[in-house]
Amino acid sequence: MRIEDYALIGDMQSAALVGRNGSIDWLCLPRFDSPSCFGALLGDEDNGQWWLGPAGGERPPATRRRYRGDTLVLESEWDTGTGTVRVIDFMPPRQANPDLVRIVEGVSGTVEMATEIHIRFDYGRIVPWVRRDDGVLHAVGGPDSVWLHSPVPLRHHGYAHEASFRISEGERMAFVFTWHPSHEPAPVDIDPFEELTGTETLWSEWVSQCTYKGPWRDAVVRSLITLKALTYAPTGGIVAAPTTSLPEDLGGVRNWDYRYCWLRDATMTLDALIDSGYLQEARDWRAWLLRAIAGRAEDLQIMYGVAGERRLPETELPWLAGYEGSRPVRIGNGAVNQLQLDVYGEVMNSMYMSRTSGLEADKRAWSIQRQLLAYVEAHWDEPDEGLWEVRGPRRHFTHSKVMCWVALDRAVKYVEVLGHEGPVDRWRELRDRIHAEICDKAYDPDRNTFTQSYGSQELDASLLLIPIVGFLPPEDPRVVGTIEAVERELMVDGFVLRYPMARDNDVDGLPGGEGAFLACSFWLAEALVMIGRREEAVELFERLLALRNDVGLLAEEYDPRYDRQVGNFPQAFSHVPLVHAARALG
Ligand SMILES: OC[C@H]1O[C@H](O[C@H]2O[C@H](CO)[C@@H](O)[C@H](O)[C@H]2O)[C@H](O)[C@@H](O)[C@@H]1O
Repeated sequence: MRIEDYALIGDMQSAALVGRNGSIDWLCLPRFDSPSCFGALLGDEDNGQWWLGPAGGERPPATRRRYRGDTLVLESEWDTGTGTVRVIDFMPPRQANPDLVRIVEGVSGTVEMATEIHIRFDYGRIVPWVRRDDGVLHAVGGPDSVWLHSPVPLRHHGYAHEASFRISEGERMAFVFTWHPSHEPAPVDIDPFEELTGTETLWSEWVSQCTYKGPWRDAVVRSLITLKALTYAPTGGIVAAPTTSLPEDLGGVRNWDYRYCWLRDATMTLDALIDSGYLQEARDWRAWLLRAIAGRAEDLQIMYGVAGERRLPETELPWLAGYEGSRPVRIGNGAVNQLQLDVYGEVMNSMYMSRTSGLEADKRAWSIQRQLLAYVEAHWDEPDEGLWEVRGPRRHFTHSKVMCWVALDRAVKYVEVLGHEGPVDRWRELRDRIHAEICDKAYDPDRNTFTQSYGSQELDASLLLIPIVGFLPPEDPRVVGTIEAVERELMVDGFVLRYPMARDNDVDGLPGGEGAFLACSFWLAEALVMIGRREEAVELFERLLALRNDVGLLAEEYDPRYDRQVGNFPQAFSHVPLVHAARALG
């Protein structure tokens, strides 16, 4: 199945991907970053899958599907020769245990249905021991167990369970799948129909707080719901995406685990939420941050686990074939140990934005921010791996330096605007020194453009952020020149690459190419409107909106070679700039 054939459901602690054909191919429990119990996405049904749909062997795609209003409750409908059936998939807000509910409703006529479930723990490796008892299937393997309440008897078939049944107009039946630690007694049953009402109410109430009033409201609200679904409710952490190893290059090696909290992706997510009236998420994330980074400033990492875990060792899972053969499948992320100086600017900017949007002051937060600033003062002039987390040699990336400027700029504003205490003259002086150095070393006067790193000839789409973060005003000829250079040199089929994907490109240190990076394309739309080219900005923005799948979701990239979404899915880094660009264009 294509990546865009999936829809997301989740309970703000984990999430599942539901295919157009009624197959759940991805679900990690109990947390986003736990091992999967349905992992067919990165292999096949024998790595875990739960299919439910009209019987007949073909597993056809749903005739239509949608979220129920502004919620994360998914509805898929199949019109068949004998009638229409609806399957409602959702994960209720977490109580004691994670539940996944599938309700089957007869819409008209009578439809023959079937289901097949392959439960596999530990990323498809553990075939559990299974017992059936009075309408309940209980699977156990190592630390994991699941209880499946089925309204129809399940037959054992190989290492799977299946059932066939009939549903007629007006009937409804529910399957409830509950994860549970295997050493504990059976979980308490839930009422799936009450949970459906509760889940819809929760999402609708959350959306009703949204202050966004501009155009493209449906796309913005769907993005905000998706971002909220990527927050980890117990701690306030935010994951970059709920998947690992969906390839940036189909069949290639650019497969990474995104089920962690990047300071960059999380602060950008917060900015979008804060701008849309959501302050509680900012409060929760700040509390998460203070716990996660507690300790010495020099030990700050660019990403953490959802509860602030620091060790995220990157390992490969050789038993998984990978999405369409894209191997290796990785868990953990080696970028955790990189130096990425931009994150200091992103944290300072986001904290400043939340304070000016009404978040109450916190003394501990300011004292930690001061430590971070001291780190920037000592290290801003070092080469780093940059926001693209390159696996090639460190460089003086222009974007990293610009974000160090942002860190100091917001520090100065904390003092000047918010009345905090700090060595403002020293910060101001360094801010201006960094500014001067960037304009001197990262600007190519012959081509009238900033470049990817000091002394390089290459371009980089992160340069589009120069006017957006306020480093230079949009009317500055160097800004206009840089935007035009990006349009000339980094656009493929109307979308923007992160950096040139040349044959001998040694910048990212990885073999293979990749698609257009969606965030960069949204940044271009925002930059274009800032320099007064609104019509072209709207055109690009609408072209980007057209890439969303049928339920409004975006992966990390779009590959024009195959006209397909690629990379992890759905990706916060794509939905955040969608929200910002809509606001800017509106
Ligand atoms: O391209 C190589 C790197 O790719 C991933 O990083 C990307 O995803 C991150 C999470 O959304 C994002 O913060 C970063 O800007 C992107 O480049 C991967 O996580 C890295 O391990 C890998 O080196």
